Amino acid sequence: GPGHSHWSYEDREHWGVGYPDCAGTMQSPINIDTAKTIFSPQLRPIQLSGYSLPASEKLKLRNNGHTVLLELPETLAITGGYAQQYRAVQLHLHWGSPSGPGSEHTVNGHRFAAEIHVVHYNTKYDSVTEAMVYPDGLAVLGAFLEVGPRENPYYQEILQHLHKIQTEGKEVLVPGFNIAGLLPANMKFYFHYNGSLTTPPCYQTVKWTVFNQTMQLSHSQMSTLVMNLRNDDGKPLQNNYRLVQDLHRRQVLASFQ
Ligand SMILES: NS(=O)(=O)c1c(F)c(F)c(SCCc2ccc(C(=O)O)cc2)c(F)c1NC1CCCCCCC1
Ligand SMILES: [Zn+2]
Repeated sequence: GPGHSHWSYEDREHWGVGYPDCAGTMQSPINIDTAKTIFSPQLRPIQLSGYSLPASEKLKLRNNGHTVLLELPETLAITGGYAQQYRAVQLHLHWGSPSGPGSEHTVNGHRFAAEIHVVHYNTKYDSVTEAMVYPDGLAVLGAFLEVGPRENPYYQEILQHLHKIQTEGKEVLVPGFNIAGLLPANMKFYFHYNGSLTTPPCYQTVKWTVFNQTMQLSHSQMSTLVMNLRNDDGKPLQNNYRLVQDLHRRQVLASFQ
């Protein structure tokens, strides 16, 4: 977009120079210190609607040089757990490398193998471009990915196409599926806090939900995610996570004790 001076994860310590919000006091990701979270029984289970898409619906899957992102139709909506209604924009992933994990948020200093973000915008605004500059503009649902014993059929709907979009800028159409399968079955237990985009321009306009239950992928699926994509320098697209940011005066709420 306009004024997009190029940024990379290598120079993440200098993002604040070109993008002042990146040096703000409500930045993401954060470490979630579970001893300091506030139990908030008023936090209702997250409810989704329209997330189950027929295979006839084709979705764009793109390597944008920073992540792999799946564009989502606005018919997908968050209908519970947030005070206002939010509609889906896209989902994308953050991961590590063969030598280490790459989630963005950490829990008690533990970094998970990877993390999914499903990005939504507040429907009181006309578009994500308008919404993303308002404090209640965006809602991102985050979940941690770990290696487990079984292949995850929902993540396979995305991972099976990565070899077709290895270079930056490539995209492919993938058949629709139940996008909710990418998120935990139990959407009652989560952390909630006010933060930001974890990429420049780092706008402090995201109401974050980070689920307590993690997703499991097979070892070979995690390897497919970590090994397939290249960035715009042609180097492996790996470790595309921002370091955790200071909480400052913020509190992290928990929907469970
Ligand atoms: N964790 S996050 O949500 O902050 C985030 C990242 F960390 C990200 F790294 C990204 S990718 C970098 C921004 C970008 C670049 C190209 C394109 C494209 O070709 O369509 C799209 C986006 C990325 F896309 C997002 N999410 C986007 C943030 C930029 C625009 C605001 C609304 C969509 C969410
Ligand atoms: Zn993200």
